[in-house]
Amino acid sequence: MMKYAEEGLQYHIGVRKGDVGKYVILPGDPKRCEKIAKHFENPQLVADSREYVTYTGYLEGEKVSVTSTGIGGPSASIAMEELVKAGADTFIRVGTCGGMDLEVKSGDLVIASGAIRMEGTSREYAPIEFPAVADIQVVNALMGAAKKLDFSNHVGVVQCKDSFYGQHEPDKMPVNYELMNKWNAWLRLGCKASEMESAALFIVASYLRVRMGSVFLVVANQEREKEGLENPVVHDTEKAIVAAVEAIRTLIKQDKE
Ligand SMILES: O=P(O)(O)O[C@H]1O[C@H](CO)[C@@H](O)[C@H]1O
Ligand SMILES: O=c1cc[nH]c(=O)[nH]1
Repeated sequence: MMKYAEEGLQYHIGVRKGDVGKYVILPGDPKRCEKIAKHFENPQLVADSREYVTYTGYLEGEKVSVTSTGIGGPSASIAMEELVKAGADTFIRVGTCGGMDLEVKSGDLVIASGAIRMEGTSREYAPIEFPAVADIQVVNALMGAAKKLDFSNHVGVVQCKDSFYGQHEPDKMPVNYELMNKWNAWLRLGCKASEMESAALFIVASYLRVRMGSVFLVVANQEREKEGLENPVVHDTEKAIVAAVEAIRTLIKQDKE
């Protein structure tokens, strides 16, 4: 067992049982936490440790939290493991992604139904044959929220990888033959977008028997760029945040029924 931290204090994220709610929103970027916490009632900063910033407040009378995961599967899996130890059981990642399918445009939302495991972390949890899938209740809540809010959205498989620049400059990499051939396969299979944490989080959630879903803002789409289609760069994650908060409200209400 972990003996690095004092009793009850989670080693990396710096929270104890009771500091977080059962429902936790997971952005990658720590600076997104405050923006998300503004949607809670009475938000309080409860921890700020490494890349992990945590606020706790209330929605629908229920304690809810936001914890940043940093970039990539290793730090995201640590956040989920320690949040579950602190009492969390339902997660929504609010991230940014790069569109892949030509219909996925800058500023749209993508809701992940599953994730391609082209990263390392999930392989240390489950054999590669095991699929990285989102929780169906969380996906339904996110789809309902996007519909209610009238946000343009796409539901489907996202691709996860460990190298951001392997996605954006694959031709420069010594393993370009693998990166480019696989990317073409993902496109032919209808993959919606590329990001970095959901595959690891879906697999860890399956193992720990907790609910996990993801919603992303599409920053831009490199495939649209290649085709000479309109492709502005969008950074405002507020729509993805609002959709996730609405989905958490739905889940809280459903769980009380
Ligand atoms: O905006 P966040 O949530 O960090 O998500 C995406 O942005 C980072 C890469 O720029 C990766 O973490 C990727 O998954
Ligand atoms: O293109 C992108 C944008 C955000 N995150 C990624 O991993 N890739």
